[in-house]
Amino acid sequence: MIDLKDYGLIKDYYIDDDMNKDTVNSFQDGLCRNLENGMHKSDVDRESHQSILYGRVTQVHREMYKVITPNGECNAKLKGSLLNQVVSAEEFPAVGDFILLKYNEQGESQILKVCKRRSKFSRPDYSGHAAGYAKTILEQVVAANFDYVFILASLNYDFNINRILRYITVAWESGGIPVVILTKADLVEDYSEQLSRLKNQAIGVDVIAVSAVAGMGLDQLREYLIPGKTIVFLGSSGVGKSTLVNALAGEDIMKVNSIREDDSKGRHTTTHRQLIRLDSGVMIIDTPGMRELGMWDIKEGLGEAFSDIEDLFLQCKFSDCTHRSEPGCAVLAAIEEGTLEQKRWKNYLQIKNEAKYTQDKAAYLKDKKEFFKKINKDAKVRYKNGGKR
Ligand SMILES: Nc1nc2c(ncn2[C@@H]2O[C@H](COP(=O)(O)OP(=O)(O)OP(=O)(O)O)[C@@H](O)[C@H]2O)c(=O)[nH]1
Ligand SMILES: [Zn+2]
Repeated sequence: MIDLKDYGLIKDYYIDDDMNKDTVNSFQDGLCRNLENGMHKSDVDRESHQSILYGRVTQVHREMYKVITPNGECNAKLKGSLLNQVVSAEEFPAVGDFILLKYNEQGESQILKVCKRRSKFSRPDYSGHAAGYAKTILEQVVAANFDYVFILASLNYDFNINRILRYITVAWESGGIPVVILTKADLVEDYSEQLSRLKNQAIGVDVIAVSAVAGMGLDQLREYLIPGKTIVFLGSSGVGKSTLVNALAGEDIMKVNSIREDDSKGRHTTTHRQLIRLDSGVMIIDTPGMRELGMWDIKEGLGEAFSDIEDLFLQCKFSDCTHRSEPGCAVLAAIEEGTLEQKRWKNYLQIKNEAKYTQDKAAYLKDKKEFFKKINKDAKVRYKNGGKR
């Protein structure tokens, strides 16, 4: 049996301001009793095969949520009447959300209620935005109810204090506690200056240098690795998020993307948002949405960091040069001459690719919104017909 407490569902989480307190208390009592006695599948009401449980969202898919409950993990959908009430994307369940669920042993469970969030990362979703409809800019929550925000930045490449400070601001606003983790310490001989410069500016925030590969500094993270606590990982692609998660887990639970040699295709990172529970009881949220929060910084700084490359583009013979094989391409010429390092060019392409992924994501979200609009309509029809279609 999975103890719900392991998933951070301690009593405090159950109280939700706009829920009837008596209902909450009776749910709570029932649930706590069940937890104490050890709730098993056999406790589920035999006739309806359904019971009301609390759960936590571990994955968000296009139309389905993965939820952890005292009865184990299950698939769930939003209850029709809840869909009816949902007025903004913000109210859709997000990874890390605590929810009230009608558990169905034999099939799909239904999400009845999303509990109030203690902390959250969201970003504006402009997918429904059109001129004159400013109100349609939706807030999309990408992670909820986390305790710590691990901000990862690598020591060996593109160390940028201002970017880290911006991350810290975003983290404080989210309701989580930021911790800055400088990665790949094994690749830098002396990082004491970077460390002290950052510490002077990141006031009140722990700054820790680590190497997940060499196992350096990981013990300094121990005070944050508390069973029942949830940590969100933030940082640009390639800084070593997955590698650190694996090191903390003591096993390879995340795919590590080695820098791709072939630049022609985008990398396929998972599109599933997820919450993982380590054996230690620490929970980690790693979602593509979170990566995008990092993205948005990369995009901003891309021209700045690679201005030499973007200057070259202006010198290409064709204005629509793809810099692959065209005659008169200034990029290819610079690589040939050795004034532009091949590695640096690949790096640029890789980061550019991720920026593209963000744009694709907007299309994906638009689809999703239309999808919900459709079921919303269906739900309304059903409501009018007394539950029938
Ligand atoms: N030398 C060294 N290399 C590291 C360290 N941590 C990660 N790397 C390497 O950096 C590369 C990227 O690591 P990942 O863990 O995939 O980075 P990520 O932040 O998860 O990247 P995305 O999945 O793209 O967001 C891999 O080649 C890792 O082996 C470290 O501490 N030292
Ligand atoms: Zn070119």
